[in-house]
Amino acid sequence: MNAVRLPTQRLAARARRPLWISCEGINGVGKTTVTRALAARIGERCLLLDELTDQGKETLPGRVIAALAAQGDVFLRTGHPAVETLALLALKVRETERLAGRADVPEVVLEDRGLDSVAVYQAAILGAHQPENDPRDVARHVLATMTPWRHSPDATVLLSGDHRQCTQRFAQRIGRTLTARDVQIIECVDALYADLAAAEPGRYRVIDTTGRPVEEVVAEAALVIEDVARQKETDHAA
Ligand SMILES: Nc1ncnc2c1ncn2[C@@H]1O[C@H](COP(=O)(O)OP(=O)(O)OP(=O)(O)O)[C@@H](O)[C@H]1O
Ligand SMILES: Cc1cn([C@H]2C[C@H](O)[C@@H](COP(=O)(O)O)O2)c(=O)[nH]c1=O
Repeated sequence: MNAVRLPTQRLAARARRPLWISCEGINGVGKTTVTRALAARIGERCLLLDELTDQGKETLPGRVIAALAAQGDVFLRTGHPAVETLALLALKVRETERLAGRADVPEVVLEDRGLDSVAVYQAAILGAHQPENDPRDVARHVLATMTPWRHSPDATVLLSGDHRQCTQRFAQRIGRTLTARDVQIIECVDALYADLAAAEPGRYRVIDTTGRPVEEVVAEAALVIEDVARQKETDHAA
């Protein structure tokens, strides 16, 4: 396993906040697999933030997610999308507040699904309730609303892939058949990610996973992190 080569000086000490990399993409594209492999490569300098849906049932996020998933929908939907969006955003703010309160600030934070996930999924879900609003505007609005509360990540690794294959893997993992409407949401999410990535090419790094083994995807993502870390050092020195 190749280590990720980061500058030798503590990144967090110099910048006062960790190098923050979020990993995004549609269901089943490989985010969890890739972020876990990257965290293992970076080692103890890295804190891996599990996605909200992977947090312990006894935690506050776990309890909120359980409530939002209680109706058995594959998405976090109970019929009140605006409230659900605000609840999910509040959990993401809580995550950063808790991190800021830690004595041992990590050098690198690797986030499996960040704010962009909330923006695109909730925009797609809200779109079904409010056809008069363009989901692209809603996604941008959600992100803009969060500006006073949370920094943008230093980089967002967007894993793209064949959505049929990803959806199949997702359906297999959860042991369910997705409805045509579920698939429509995933397609909408895919397009919304592409739209955000095009609007912010400096932050988004798109990695196409189609037909590529996990190791190759991880190696490319590791290069992105090295590049962003170097860039941060250069900016800091300037
Ligand atoms: N590049 C790849 N090629 C083949 N299979 C892959 C690849 N990446 C991940 N997988 C497999 O696809 C499945 C889904 O991967 P993973 O859980 O990492 O995706 P995810 O994006 O985190 O999904 P979700 O959004 O549902 O949490 C896993 O079984 C994983 O082993
Ligand atoms: C952030 C967020 C997520 N969702 C959906 C997207 C997925 O279907 C699940 C997350 O689980 P997975 O393990 O990543 O597949 O929740 C949502 O509906 N709304 C959101 O804001």
